[in-house]
Amino acid sequence: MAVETVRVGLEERAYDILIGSGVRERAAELAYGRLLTVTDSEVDERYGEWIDTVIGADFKFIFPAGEASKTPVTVIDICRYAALEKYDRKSCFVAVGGGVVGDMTGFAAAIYMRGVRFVQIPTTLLAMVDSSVGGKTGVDIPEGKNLVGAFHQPQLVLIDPDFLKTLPGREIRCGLAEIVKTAMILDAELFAELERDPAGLVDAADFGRMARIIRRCCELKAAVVAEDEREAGLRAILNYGHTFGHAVEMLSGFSISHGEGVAIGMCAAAELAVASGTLSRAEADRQKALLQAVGLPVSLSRRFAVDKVVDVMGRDKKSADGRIKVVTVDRIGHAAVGQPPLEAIAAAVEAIYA
Ligand SMILES: NC(=O)c1ccc[n+]([C@@H]2O[C@H](COP(=O)([O-])OP(=O)(O)OC[C@H]3O[C@@H](n4cnc5c(N)ncnc54)[C@H](O)[C@@H]3O)[C@@H](O)[C@H]2O)c1
Ligand SMILES: O=C(O)C(=O)C[C@@H](O)[C@H](O)[C@H](O)COP(=O)(O)O
Ligand SMILES: [Zn+2]
Repeated sequence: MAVETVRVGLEERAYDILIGSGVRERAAELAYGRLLTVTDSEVDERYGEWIDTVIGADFKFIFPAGEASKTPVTVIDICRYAALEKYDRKSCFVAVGGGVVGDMTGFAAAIYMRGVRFVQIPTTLLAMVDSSVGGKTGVDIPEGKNLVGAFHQPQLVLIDPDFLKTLPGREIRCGLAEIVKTAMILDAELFAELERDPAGLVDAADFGRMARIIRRCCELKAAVVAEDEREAGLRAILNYGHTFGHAVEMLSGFSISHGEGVAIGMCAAAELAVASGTLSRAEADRQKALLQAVGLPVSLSRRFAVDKVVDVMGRDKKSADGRIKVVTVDRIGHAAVGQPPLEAIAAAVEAIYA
């Protein structure tokens, strides 16, 4: 498979996303000073030998896999490890893993010695289509998801779809949630392509198709980030499904994963838009059918009380002047951002109870 390049056009912070089978081997050529690899326990179990031989960093920091590790303590531990091993300002951190590894490595790189370089080598579908691109880095705190973090762009992103061969089905589905999100907000054609054979996406057996979808998602996200790097306006659309989703993810104690929370959140956002008359029921149903076809959740258990969900949503980073901002879609491929009344938000949660 040929290597494709998507450029994230951010002037002095511009960088390339290289996509292709075998592209991970380019990690042997990284010329950004001394390298510190960061990964999680599960990725290390499968790819530790490859990391050691190909990237050949002086040291490797490994933390226990899972969202529960995405804390300020882990990030400080990465920084302490780097300090102990005398990494200097010219060093570079290399994230090998999913979104949890990428978000924390990027944040550690943003704050270690007030900023060092980092490279993203995503190994989950979600990280390939979304989290490795755009420079949002950070950690969770008990009060909410990603509430502590920084914008810090990588030097390079190496996306090798071969990593997907070992990715469990549940994680493929989580990546598909962000892909459906991207299609819903930006690309009706991509949405229709996903609808053509949703089950085939979960198998991820058609590597050519998956690589094209990954590339398209990266192109779409890169364009949004290039226009609005720090979420002053447009970039908020990438948060479709997230205001509801992050709340549900947190309240579940992360038994609902990020991708699953986003799927549930997109269903709530669609109900909100239908109720306010901006989205047709037919298009909301198409979204729901696609999510169901790839095996993602589309409803919420009643154990998540509506007032709790709305309360946690109030700590979302998009909130302003005490009002919650919600991203909706008014037709497939076109997003809008609004500040609906609390009653409408609560009604949208009620509407997706199982
Ligand atoms: N920064 C952003 O723009 C952005 C965008 C989307 C999501 N995120 C964040 O990303 C996180 C979710 O990322 P995720 O879904 O990748 O989760 P994750 O990083 O926890 O990875 C999921 C699981 O897959 C395992 N894994 C990774 N690669 C594997 C492989 N190739 N084979 C087998 N197992 C593998 C991991 O060890 C982990 O257990 C959330 O914290 C979310 O907030 C950030
Ligand atoms: O890159 C962005 O911008 C996104 O919003 C992408 C989201 O998929 C991602 O989950 C992001 O981390 C959420 O951002 P947050 O600002 O709500 O924490
Ligand atoms: Zn997300």
